[in-house]
Amino acid sequence: LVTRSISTAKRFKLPGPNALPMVGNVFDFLMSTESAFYYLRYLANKYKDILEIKLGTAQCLVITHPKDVETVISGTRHNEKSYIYRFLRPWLHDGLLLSSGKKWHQRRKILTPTFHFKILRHFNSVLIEKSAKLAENLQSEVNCAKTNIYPFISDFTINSICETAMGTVLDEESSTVSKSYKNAIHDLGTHIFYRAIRIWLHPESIFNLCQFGRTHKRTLNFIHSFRDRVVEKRRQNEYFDNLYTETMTESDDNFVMNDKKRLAMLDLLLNSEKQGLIDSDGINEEVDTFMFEGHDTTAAALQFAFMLLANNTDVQDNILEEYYKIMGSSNKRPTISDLSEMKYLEACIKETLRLYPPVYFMGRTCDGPLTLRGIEKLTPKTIIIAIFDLHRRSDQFVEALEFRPERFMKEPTWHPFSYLPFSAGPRNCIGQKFAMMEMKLAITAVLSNYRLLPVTKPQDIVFVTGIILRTKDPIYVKFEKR
Ligand code: HEM
Repeated sequence: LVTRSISTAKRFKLPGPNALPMVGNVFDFLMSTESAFYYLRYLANKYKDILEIKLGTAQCLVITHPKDVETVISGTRHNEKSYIYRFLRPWLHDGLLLSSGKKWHQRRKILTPTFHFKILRHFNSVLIEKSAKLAENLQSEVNCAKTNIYPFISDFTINSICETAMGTVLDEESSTVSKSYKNAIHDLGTHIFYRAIRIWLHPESIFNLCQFGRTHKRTLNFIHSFRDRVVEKRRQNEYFDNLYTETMTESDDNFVMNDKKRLAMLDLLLNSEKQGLIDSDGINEEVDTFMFEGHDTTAAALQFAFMLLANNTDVQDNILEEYYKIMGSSNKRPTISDLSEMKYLEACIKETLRLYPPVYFMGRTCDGPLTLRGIEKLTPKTIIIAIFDLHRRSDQFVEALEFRPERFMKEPTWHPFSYLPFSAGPRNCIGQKFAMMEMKLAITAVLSNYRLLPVTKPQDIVFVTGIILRTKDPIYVKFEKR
């Protein structure tokens, strides 16, 4: 496979399931979201490294070899998101996740300062309060036989993104609506997958007419109205006072923060609107993008982290030992530099993201001939990077299916592109430092108050297909007061 050239022979077919004329493999995926998840895993395991699927007549390559992944994502050539993402478009429009070319570049430049470490320092104090609230809310669960942790965690992550990036505190009413918002995002993921595998639902005109399309529209309207509420609240807050206007890049160390100045990402966008760099539709699409990316991914990661910790009580002890060594026994609030010293905790989070990557696949458009490990002149329409399978490769990770945080305490023994929870290259996750900080604070706040005991075990988990890694049943943990 490695040395073959497609150019010389149409006779050479890439590995993959047999496809029917015109419809390709779409009927193979007409199954429950649960079966579809495992069918794709079965294919990735059977064909290894690279496999071809036909969605209608469009060729789609699924890749899991780190060298191929590096070829696709490390440069700017395949920066454009794939066809599959178009079903996210009515929701996220041309926000940072979906945009491309000049527009993406300009937006990334506007938004990068939001995650400058000096602003993260300010976000840190908001996140400490939110983590303390998470621990307080779990008080009611002590000694219950089992607790579905997701509602607690997603409340925490949604309030965190609203109060940091959006600079908006959810009032009681908004807070109730935010619960429906989280469910609506869940539903959207299911709708999008349902539509993606039914090619006859791809044209807008047909989709909008069917019952399913109408439900989808109502869900979208609801999500957008919640977004409007968040933006409006910030607009009313006289955002134009005390805005910081300095130009700042990720590497700019001379930036001096004045506490009175506004720090939220939404303020940056509203200020850019005044300068004519973005309009209100542009603001809306970025707020939708960050509200989704900024809460759902981290909530998924934290729920898997708590499940793994509950099943590994010795790891909880190690995390706390490290925590008290750094923090002492006083009630001092962890600073960013305290958090960055928590290497063992970081290793636990990294290992959680390896086994359970919330963004478990990515898609790119291929707009020209592509060469993958010696296979030349490939011209797929879409390339899918199967992060879930990449992270579980036994030739990259020793005891790949086991939870072994210690592997991240040593120099990596794996190829740099076999571990990509936040992607890599120019389109990597803009919020990764924020997410890491948020997860560290949430885990230490919960563990210093409670011992987590196992209810759901890793082997009980059944995944379903969605845009974020999801489980069929809730994940349960038992809480005991420390
Ligand atoms: C554990 C948590 C998170 C994980 C695992 C994660 C993972 C990822 C991945 C894999 C991508 C690349 C997606 C692709 O190319 O299709 C991405 C992009 C992105 N993420 Fe995250 N993310 C997390 C948290 C966050 C947070 C907290 C924010 C915002 C505060 C955020 C905002 C974004 C945005 C805006 C993009 C698009 C970047 C671009 O294309 O320039 N993410 N994330």
